[in-house]
Amino acid sequence: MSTTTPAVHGLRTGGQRYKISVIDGPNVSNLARRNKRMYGPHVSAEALGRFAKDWGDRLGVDVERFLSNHEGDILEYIHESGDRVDGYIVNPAGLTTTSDMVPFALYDTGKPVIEVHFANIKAAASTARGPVYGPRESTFTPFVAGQFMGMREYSYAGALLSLVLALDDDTFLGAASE
Ligand SMILES: O=C1C[C@@](O)(C(=O)O)C[C@@H](O)[C@@H]1O
Repeated sequence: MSTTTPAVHGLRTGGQRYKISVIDGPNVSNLARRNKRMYGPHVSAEALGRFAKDWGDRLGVDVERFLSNHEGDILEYIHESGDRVDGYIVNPAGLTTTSDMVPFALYDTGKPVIEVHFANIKAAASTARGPVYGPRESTFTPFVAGQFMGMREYSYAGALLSLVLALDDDTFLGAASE
């Protein structure tokens, strides 16, 4: 996974150093041993965390990464961080189809949330970026501002860029309450 660091903050319309939380759910800790087609040949949980932080640096924001295999710990983290982070990027991973409490907790923070997946979770198993076990229905999607999927680790880079541009745009969050 490449971590070259030319700055990309020249793309932004603002200069605030936001705090962005990146949450990785169950089984992301085991990334290095998972399916290479879905997750890529060179990825590990640690490298993924570095990749997200590096993109944060390049965008001029702080990335706080929270990785856990336990739904309750993820819930506690969201409750604890809601007032001090500006937005969330979440890969629900093993909680994608089962969690009720985590999407609600994220929604209740009132902060923008982007859902990410390495695979395109809506695509057939026979397709290049579809999950090897077939399409999945996420319980998170109805609660989030947007979604990046199918782009392997680049889903995280796309989500970070998009979230930071949206935070710089003062019409973005207000648009929901019209
Ligand atoms: O653990 C994961 C990883 C995943 O969220 C992804 O990033 O592609 C897709 C989920 O269906 C799966 O359970």
